[in-house]
Amino acid sequence: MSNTPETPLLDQIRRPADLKGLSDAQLEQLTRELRAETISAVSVTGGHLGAGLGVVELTVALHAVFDTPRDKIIWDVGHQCYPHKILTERRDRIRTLRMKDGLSGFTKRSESPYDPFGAAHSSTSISAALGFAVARDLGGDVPEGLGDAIAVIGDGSMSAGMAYEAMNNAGALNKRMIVILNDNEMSIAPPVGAMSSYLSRLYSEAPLHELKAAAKGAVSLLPEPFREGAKRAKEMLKGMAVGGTLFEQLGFSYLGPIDGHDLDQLLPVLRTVKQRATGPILIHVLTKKGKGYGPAEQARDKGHATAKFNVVTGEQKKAPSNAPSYTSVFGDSLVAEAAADEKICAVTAAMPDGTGLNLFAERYPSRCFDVGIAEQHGVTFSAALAAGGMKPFCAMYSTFLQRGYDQVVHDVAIQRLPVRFAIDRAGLVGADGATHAGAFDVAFLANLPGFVVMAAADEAELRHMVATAAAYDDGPIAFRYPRGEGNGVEMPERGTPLEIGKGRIVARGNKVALLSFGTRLAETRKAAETLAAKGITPTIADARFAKPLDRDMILALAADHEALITIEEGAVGGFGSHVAQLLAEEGVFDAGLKFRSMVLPDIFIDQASPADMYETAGMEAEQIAAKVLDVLGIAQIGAQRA
Ligand SMILES: Cc1ncc(C[n+]2csc(CCOP(=O)(O)OP(=O)(O)O)c2C)c(N)n1
Ligand SMILES: CC(=O)[C@@H](O)[C@H](O)COP(=O)(O)O
Ligand SMILES: [Mg+2]
Repeated sequence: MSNTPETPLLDQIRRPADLKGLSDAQLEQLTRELRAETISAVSVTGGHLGAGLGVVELTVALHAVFDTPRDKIIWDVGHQCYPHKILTERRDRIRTLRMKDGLSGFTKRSESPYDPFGAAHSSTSISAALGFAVARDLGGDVPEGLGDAIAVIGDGSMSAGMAYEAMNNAGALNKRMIVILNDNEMSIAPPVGAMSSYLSRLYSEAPLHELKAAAKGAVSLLPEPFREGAKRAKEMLKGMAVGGTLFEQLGFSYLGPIDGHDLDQLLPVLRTVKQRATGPILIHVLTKKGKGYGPAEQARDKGHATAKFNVVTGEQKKAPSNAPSYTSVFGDSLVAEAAADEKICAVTAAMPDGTGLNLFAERYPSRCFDVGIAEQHGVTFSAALAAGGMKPFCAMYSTFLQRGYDQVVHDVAIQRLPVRFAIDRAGLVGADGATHAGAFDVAFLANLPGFVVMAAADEAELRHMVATAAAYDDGPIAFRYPRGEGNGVEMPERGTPLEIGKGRIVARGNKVALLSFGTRLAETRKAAETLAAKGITPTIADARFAKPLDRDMILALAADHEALITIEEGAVGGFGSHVAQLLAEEGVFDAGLKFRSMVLPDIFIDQASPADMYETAGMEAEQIAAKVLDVLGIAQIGAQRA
């Protein structure tokens, strides 16, 4: 393969097989080009930058040594996979990352055979790799074949129970499989927990004299590529010198730590492992999140996620904001409530900034708990905090709360413990796509006996709901709100607790009642403006509660109108289903009410802007208006999908 300045190596690489002819020096050059291409691509798309930059060398080394797609590389979370996508037949579309009809920002089976297992939620990769290894050994059959199974998991993702469940199983099954622990000493925020400290100790606190001795004595025992000198041997032997690692106790061979930016270490280790591994093996690789791009390396989050940016200056191109984000309103409101009540405490699962709890942590550090990526534990921990007389706010994204569902049922709901669930990123979130959509929480919470479930229609309502939750001590209570900015409404200084189970009439009209649950209220109002031009004046109501329902208000709306339409940013089974149940039980349908329920459709909607995604869902203002015309039997010209 030629290598001139005019023809960069990367331009000659379409698929991983093209790496096979490259020398180690050429692979080194390729890492530089791949890093530059990753930075350039993310500068025009925005997205997860730091994690990918940290695994550029690892990506090249893995693809140079292993034979994908036969060998399965499973990137945990998948937010670090952009360099992998560039090397696996997707470079021509890399500048469509996270856009409508573009490449996903995560690994996705339907996108490429080089993505053998999709992800976006963390800590699934070791389970997946073990599954592939067992399928291989049982004679499983897939078009690409089944070779080695390699999980690449970050130190942050190593805080989740699933990773240990998988290692526990893998150690016992003793199948050949490879786990690469990509340790950059970062999660989204600085990593937390005893496991993180343990990993640091594996390479920072090992007594040097012992290491030297171990290295000296055992060099000859090392596999060929490791005999290059005592320094490298020392690196390999630290695990042994400190008396065996946790991973070894679990049945894995432990190799490392090695410098994950040094191909001279990565390539021989991977080649040897490929040649000789028999059972499960863990390679501990040290990397730097954001590596090779100054603005990312220097950023507090190491460039974890970024808007589009200027490559030269690193300046991000953020749209000006017109209103506070829901997240910050939650954070500020909780701080205000906590000032008045020292029992209030807060729990986040590795998302202090994303949930706004960073504000709370700054003010009340002893009452704020980042439990790491451990939603299940976070929920049960909150349950016991409540049982112990505290007032815990368990702040999680809707999509990640899914992981703690049994704990919500078993530890919180059945025991009727007053855990306050602050559910951020409710509804469709945009560029993160289907994996991060907050589509199901209303359905999976409102069916639980004794749960109170609220949705904020705007940021002022959110403030009131935080106050409501703080004041409510009779059992579990949840409130949901979306990603992004509020509507710019006037904000009350402090929240006022709402009456449990009471909605509000926003505008009185006739014929049709639009009953909104959550922030679709703004679109509903817009729809009403469109309808006004056609002589239709709907009644608009904000339900506030999916549970308990405001029975009186809903039955009155049903009695006073020809049609009732519910609107919510959630899947079927949620608010609208509960309203339908009430109406059916009360015999309202027998009296001829026309009822429709606008919910997210029964599909997973791929990434796009939130507005685009809601258009796909049929829930934008024009589509709400069209639904009204349809239910009233009024003909429409150029009817919208609804
Ligand atoms: C179950 C779950 N909880 C939370 C998240 C949000 N999240 C995405 S990446 C990340 C940090 C992961 O850290 P690490 O595995 O060390 O990878 P790094 O970004 O450092 O490369 C978190 C908390 C998630 N994707 N899945
Ligand atoms: C990869 C991951 O799960 C997070 O980084 C997520 O993308 C954060 O989403 P927000 O941008 O909504 O905080
Ligand atoms: Mg990390």
